[in-house]
Formats: sequence, structure tokens, C-alpha cells
Amino acid sequence: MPPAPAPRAPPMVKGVAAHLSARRHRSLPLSRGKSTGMLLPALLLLAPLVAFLAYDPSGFWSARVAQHAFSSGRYEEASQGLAAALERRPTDVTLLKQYGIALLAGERREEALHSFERAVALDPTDRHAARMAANALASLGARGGAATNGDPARLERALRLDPRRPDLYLSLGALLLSTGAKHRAREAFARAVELAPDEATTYLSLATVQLSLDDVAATRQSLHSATLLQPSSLAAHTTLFLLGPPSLAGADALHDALIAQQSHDSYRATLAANLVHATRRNGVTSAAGRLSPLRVEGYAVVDSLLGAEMCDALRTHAQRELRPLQTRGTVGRHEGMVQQATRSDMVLRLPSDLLKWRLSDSLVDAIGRLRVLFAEIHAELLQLWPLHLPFPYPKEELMYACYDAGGFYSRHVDSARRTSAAGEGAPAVDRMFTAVYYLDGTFEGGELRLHLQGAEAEGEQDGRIDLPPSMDRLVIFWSNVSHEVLPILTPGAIRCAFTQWFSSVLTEGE
Ligand SMILES: O=C(O)CCC(=O)C(=O)O
Ligand SMILES: [Fe+2]
Repeated sequence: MPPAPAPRAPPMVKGVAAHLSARRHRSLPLSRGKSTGMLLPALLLLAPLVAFLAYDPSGFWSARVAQHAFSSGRYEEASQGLAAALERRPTDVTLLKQYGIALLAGERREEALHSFERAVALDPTDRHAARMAANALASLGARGGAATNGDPARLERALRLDPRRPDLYLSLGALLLSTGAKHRAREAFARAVELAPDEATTYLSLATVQLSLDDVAATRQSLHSATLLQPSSLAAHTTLFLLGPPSLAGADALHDALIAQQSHDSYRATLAANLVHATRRNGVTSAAGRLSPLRVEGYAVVDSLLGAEMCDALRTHAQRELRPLQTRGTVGRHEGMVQQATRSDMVLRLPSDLLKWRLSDSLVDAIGRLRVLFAEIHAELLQLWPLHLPFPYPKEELMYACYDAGGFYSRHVDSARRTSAAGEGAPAVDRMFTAVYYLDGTFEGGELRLHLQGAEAEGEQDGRIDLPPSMDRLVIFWSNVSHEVLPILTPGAIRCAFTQWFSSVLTEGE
């Protein structure tokens, strides 16, 4: 098929005419003074040349003018000139390639692809044309990313044109993975590894799909290759470590990667730091063991975390210094979500920078210990977590909440539920786990009641379990489990706790 005809007159004709008319204007005054008798024969001599140039049978001028336009960034003009040249030389492979490039530069990808494919059809041995066609296909095939309008078939066609392209296999693998075609994705990534055996990121991609296919041995091998190629790869070291069994050597490798990376704010660096810390502090055997009931039961209870002395210091200082700063806890719209509940507690969110409050050293110290505890809980939580799913992450500030006698929090869920009012843009996943650290339990009532079977089974049948608060106790449960705080029955009692939510990182920046 010939290229689309240019809508306007080819600029070549205008260009040459303008050029000639400029020359005429410049030369006429000069020649007038001398001999006007010479002008006519000169013009007569020039006429066939003007006619020839305007006719431009070979498309030579069109191409030259277009190339000039292209190098000045006037892509629309360049593609028009090349289209004009191609009308005269429709089988010129070089022109077809140039035309394609001009179209690409003007974001006219489909037409560019068409031009490159024509070039390939005319000369199947032209590697350059094949590569350009493959690039155009790939950029069209991978467009829109994941599930929207990416087209694996186009990437596969690109690979038939230009088969030794690890980058194309990587795009294809990512696209296939996003559509759930895991086995085909694994093939694509494996091919990318074959073609680029020195690229750590390629091994990481392969590891991701191997993990999602539960092939732990192969995942480990790929991650190991990635760490050999890129010893500071936090992604590889963290995942290897999480695959377990946890070891101090693994924690040290992770620590080294962390230092090498010097990135203290990224999500993965925070996670790595937590893991190293938890492993070194708790030893290698206990890691994750404390939270393992969470997987089966939906909740876990862990006692004796900070020690009685530290917990007591935290309780008394927090009551003295933080309670005056509390405000009434609210229910209702939060992050576009609606919770149906009533509550009577007073709450306070702890800023990451405690210096802006004038707190005693004892309280700052105790809160620091508590934060380390939650960081360890985070690390242990991740050791239970399927690595190919979005990680839970402590996105929100720590909350200090207190209930006085008679206080309660009616049945609710903490996780963000998409409501019709919240609309399509609202996050589909938000809080994943709720972890509550209790400071005291010397009162009647105030139990945390979990309804593990959800709303389908009402009353006694809904899997209810009552967990009484007690000093230095942590309870962690899935945030989508409905739960309530039963009324505190002892007059004069205060029930205080610190809560940390772990949320899906998927909702960040989306
Ligand atoms: O303090 C508790 O036991 C749970 C509190 C709670 O459900 C909440 O703050 O969302
Ligand atoms: Fe809650």
C-alpha cells in the first residue's frame, strides 16, 4: 500500500519556488544596472531547470527538504515531504524508514509501523528496518501497560522480526504476568535471561514469576544469580531472606546491601532494616513464629514484649503527657470510606518527629522502644506473607487511644471498603492488618471481640472470640475482620493502647 498522500501541496514545491523567487529578487537589481539584454536569455536558460525542479520526478528535493524539516524538529512537515517523495519512489526502503521515523517522532505510531513493515516487506534482509518495525510494534504492544490495552501478540510479532531482544522479552513477560498467563510469562523471562545473562533485573523478573508459581527452589536460584551480579540489590536480598529459613548470615547480607544502597526512605529499605533488626534481636529461630497463628486463625496474641517495667513507664508517662493532647475519635468517612460504628475513645496520632512536643526523656525513650517493637512485628509479618502479593506496610502514624469507664467501640471493620459514594477512584485495598499494643488490663470488660466468620453467621455462630487486654500484650488481626471493643465496666478505669495499621502499598501513589 502506498503511504497516505500528503493533504497539502508538498512543501518541496513551495520550498523550491520560494528559493528561486528569493534568488530572483536578489539578482534582479544587480543585473539591471549592467545589461538587461542578458536577462532574457538567462531566464530562458533557467526555465527548464525550474520546471525540472518543480516536477521533481525522483523525489530528491522532497526528501532533502523533508530531511531539513526533520532535523529542525518540524516532524509534521518532514513527514509530508517524505510522503511526497514516496509518491514518486514508493519502493524506496530508505525513504520508507525515514518516513516511519518522522511519523514516530510525531507520535503517529500506527502509521510509522505501517511504513517500517512496508520496508521490511520490500527488503527482508534489512536489519535496520526490522528493528524499527519491532520497536514500533513493541511500543504499541506494551502501550497502556498491564490490563488496559497492551497486546502480547504485537510483542510476539516484534520478536519474530527482531528475535534477540531481551528487553522485548521482558516487556512481553510483564504483560503476560499482568494478564495472569504465568507460565508463558515465565518462558518469556527465561528467554530474556538467556539473552542477557549479565542483567540482575532480568533475574529478578524471572524470580517474581517463579515465586508466583510457587517454585521456591527456582526462585531462590534466580535471586541468587541476581545477588551475584548486583551484590547491593535490596530486592534480591530481601526476598531471599524472606524466603527463609531466616539466618544471621542472611541478615548480614541484607544489612550490607542496605548500607550500600544508602536509601533510608524507600519502602524496601525500611523493610530490610526491620528484618535485619528483628532477626538480630529475636534470634533466628523465633522469627515469625510468634505471629504464625495469624495465617490460620486470622489473629495472633503475643505477650511480654517490652517487659513490665518499660510497659509501665510507657503507660504512666503517656497518660500524663499524651492524654491532654488527645481528641475524640471519629467514625465515618475516612479516606473516602464509610464505617458504620460508634466509639467513645479519645485518640492521638504520634508524629514521626516527637521533638515538636515537649515530652519527657522517659516517654520519648519508651515510644522509641515501642516503635522498634512495631518495626519487628512488621518484619515478622512479612515473613509470613506471600512474597508475590503486595506487602503490608505501616503507612499511618501510630495511634494512642484511651477509653474511660463505660467506653466502647461498636462492631466495625478497619479496612477500607470501597463504597458507591467513594467511587471508582477510591483505593480497593487499604488497611490489611491491625496491631494493638495494650498497656493495662486491670479492669472488667473492655475485651476486644473479633467476629472471625464475618456478618454471614450472626450471634454466637459468627466465630466470636473475646481477647482481654493485658499489660505488655499485642494483638494483631486482619483489618477486614469485624470487631468491637466491649464496654469497660470498672468505674474509674482507663483502657489505653497503641495501634499500628499495616496497609497495602498498592494504594500509594495510585
Ligand atoms: O483497642 C482495641 O482493642 C481495638 C480498637 C479498634 O478497633 C480501633 O481503634 O479501630
Ligand atoms: Fe478497629
